[in-house]
Amino acid sequence: MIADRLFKLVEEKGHVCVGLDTDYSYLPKNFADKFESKAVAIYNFNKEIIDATYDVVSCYKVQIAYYEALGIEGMKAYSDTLKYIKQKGMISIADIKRGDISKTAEMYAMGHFTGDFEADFVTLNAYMGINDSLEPFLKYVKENDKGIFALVRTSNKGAKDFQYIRDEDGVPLYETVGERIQLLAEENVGKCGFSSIGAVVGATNNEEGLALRNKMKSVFLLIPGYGAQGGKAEDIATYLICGNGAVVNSSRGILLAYKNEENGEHDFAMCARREAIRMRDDIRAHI
Ligand SMILES: O=C(O)c1cc(=O)[nH]c(=O)n1[C@@H]1O[C@H](COP(=O)(O)O)[C@@H](O)[C@H]1O
Repeated sequence: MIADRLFKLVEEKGHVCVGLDTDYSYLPKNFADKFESKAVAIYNFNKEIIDATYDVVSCYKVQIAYYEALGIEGMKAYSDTLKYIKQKGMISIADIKRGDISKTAEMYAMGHFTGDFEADFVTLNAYMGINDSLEPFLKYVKENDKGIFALVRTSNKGAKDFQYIRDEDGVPLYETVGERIQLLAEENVGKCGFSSIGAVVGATNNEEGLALRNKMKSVFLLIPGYGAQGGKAEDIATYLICGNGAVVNSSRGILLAYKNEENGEHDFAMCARREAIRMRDDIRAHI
C-alpha cells in the first residue's frame, strides 16, 4: 500500500516533501540560459533538485499550475518530472486540487493515475461531495496502489472565509470534512496504521490542530505552509503520531534557498539540499 511506502520513507529520510512549484523566474540565469526552452530548463532544474535531495526527503509534490502555464511543452516537463521521481524510487504527489461531478472525476482519475501524467498521490477538493469528487479516485487507491490527499483545512488566510463557518453545534466546516475523510480512511488502513486516503492540513492557523488530529487518527497528512508561509516545526509536531503520519511541504523555501547563500546561484542544488536537511532536522528536533 502506498501509505506504507510513504510511512517507511518518512521513517528513513524524514518528513520533508519538496514542492516542485518551479517558476521559470526561480532558475538562476546562468543555468536557465543553457537550455533551448523554458520548459526544458525547468525539467533540468527539477532533475538537479531531485538528484541533490532524494536521500534526505520522503517525497516530491509537483504543482501542476506551473507546468500548465507553459502549455504543451510545460506539460511535457511535468510528465518528465513525474517519471524522473519514479525512476529515483521516490513518491510523487500531483498537486492538481481537482473536484468535479463523478463522470468528469473518473476522467481526472484516469488522467492522473495512469498514462503520461501518472502520479502516486493526487490532491483533491471534496467540495462537490464525496461521491462525486473523491469516489472515482478510490478505485485506484484499492486496485492500483494509489493515494489521495483531500483538502481539509488550508494554509492560506482565506481559509477563514468558508472553512471556519460553524454549524449549529459550533463545529467548523473543516472539522466536518475531516471527519468524513477519516471514515473513508478507516476503510483503507495500511500495516503502518495510516491510510492511503490522506488530508491536506495547513501548518499555519494550527491552534485547533490537536482537536483536528484527534478526529483524523488514520489519515496521512500533507502539511503545506512551512517556510515561505511562516509555518513552524512546533506547529507540525502537533500533527505527528509517534513521529510519523505526515509529510511537510516546502516549495519556495527549498527551490530558492540558493538566494540566501553567497554565490548560491552557481550551486543551487546543493543549497536546496542544505535547506532540506535543515528543515528535516528542525522537524525532528520538535518531535
Ligand atoms: O495542497 C497544497 O499543497 C496546498 C494547500 C494549502 O493549504 N496551502 C498550500 O500552500 N498548498 C500548496 O503548497 C505549496 C506551498 O508553497 P510554498 O509556500 O512556496 O512552500 C503550493 O504548491 C501550494 O499550492
